[in-house]
Amino acid sequence: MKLAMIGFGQAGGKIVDRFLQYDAETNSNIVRAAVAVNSAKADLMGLERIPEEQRILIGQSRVKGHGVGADNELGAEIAEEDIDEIQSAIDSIPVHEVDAFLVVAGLGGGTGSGGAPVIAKHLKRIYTEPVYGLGVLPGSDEGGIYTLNAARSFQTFVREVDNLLVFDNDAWRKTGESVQGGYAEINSEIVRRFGVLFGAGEVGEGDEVAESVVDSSEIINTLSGGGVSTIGFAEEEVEVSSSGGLLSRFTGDDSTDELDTANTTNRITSLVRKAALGRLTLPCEIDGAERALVVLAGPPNYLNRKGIERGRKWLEEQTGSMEVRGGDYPTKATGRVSSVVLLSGVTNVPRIKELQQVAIEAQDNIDEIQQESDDNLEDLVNDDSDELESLF
Ligand SMILES: Nc1nc2c(ncn2[C@@H]2O[C@H](COP(=O)(O)OP(=O)(O)OP(=O)(O)O)[C@@H](O)[C@H]2O)c(=O)[nH]1
Repeated sequence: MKLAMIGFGQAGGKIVDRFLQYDAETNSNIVRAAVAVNSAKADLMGLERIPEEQRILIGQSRVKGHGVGADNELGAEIAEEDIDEIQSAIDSIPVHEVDAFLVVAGLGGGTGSGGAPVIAKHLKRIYTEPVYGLGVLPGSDEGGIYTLNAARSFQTFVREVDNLLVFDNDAWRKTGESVQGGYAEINSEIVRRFGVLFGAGEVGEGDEVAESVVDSSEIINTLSGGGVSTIGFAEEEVEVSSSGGLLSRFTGDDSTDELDTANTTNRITSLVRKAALGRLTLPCEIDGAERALVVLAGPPNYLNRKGIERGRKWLEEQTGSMEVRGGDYPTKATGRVSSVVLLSGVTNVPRIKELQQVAIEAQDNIDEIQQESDDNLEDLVNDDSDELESLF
């Protein structure tokens, strides 16, 4: 599936940058175009792979390249004001070649949290391609303003996109480690999961054709209908054989590298269970998910239709959904079989309920939180800016 990615704010930019690295390393060809939008110059400068002409600095007249200091109302305002500049970067994207847009942002800060819903709304008005969001929730140790921002932005973002895929930083931090300490690892986890999902169906020249291909329309159908999505993942190392491709699955060839079908089937069904019952990008009860998609990626001789079908059926029972799709994604030389489970339209999500509660309570001490945000902004604008100006 080919995506046009727009990274809004620091987290958004870094994650899109990381997707480009994944594409280069795995030859996945997921990112057809990448744009980074930010109100902080330093964040744009820190990116490595997004082309410089596709890095858009907004709100210069208001915050002078220093970011909005976690003020997400200001983030939304400057996104509206500078929408034409963002659009001119998007104009250079060959939209007819993309299957969807993906707007990526951390929802706890100011720029991405405020701006991502604005750009999503704008894209939906102009283009017919689906617009998805990838929203990152803050760690619970980040402070009240981050939680409040996330609660508010989440509500708007989910309304403006065709589906909001969520990653909760709080659920992914290791014990005793602050969220900030683990961003590189967290971002790799995000990209690995979404990479396998969106990479499915992008069969390149010379690749083997999957037995039951997942194509972009199946991902789109699973995401259609809106709401919130979460992703489960599990993988297992396997031995890579030089032959033993798709053909051997059909011929029943008994050669030494032909794998035991029962083992292959069992491995797949157990990987599907592990993915769905293990740590999700947004932890939730899988019971009640409206739609789901199972993707099995790995060397072709380790994939089989029976295993995927069993995994799919099992997921149908667990979720109670009648709309569970499944398929394979052959990746030749990886030495791993990976299972990705996309659960779409999930409703029983403790973290979201908690955020909504925080938003309600925050109305009571809004002045205090507002002061925290104002102090942040003041500190940033008062920073010595010479060094930044000269670097950019
Ligand atoms: N997963 C992940 N989360 C991040 C990363 N960087 C920041 N975050 C989270 O994203 C949230 C928002 O932070 P930023 O993206 O830095 O904020 P911003 O949108 O640039 O907005 P301002 O800095 O306020 O102008 C915070 O809650 C962080 O926890 C990252 O690289 N990976």
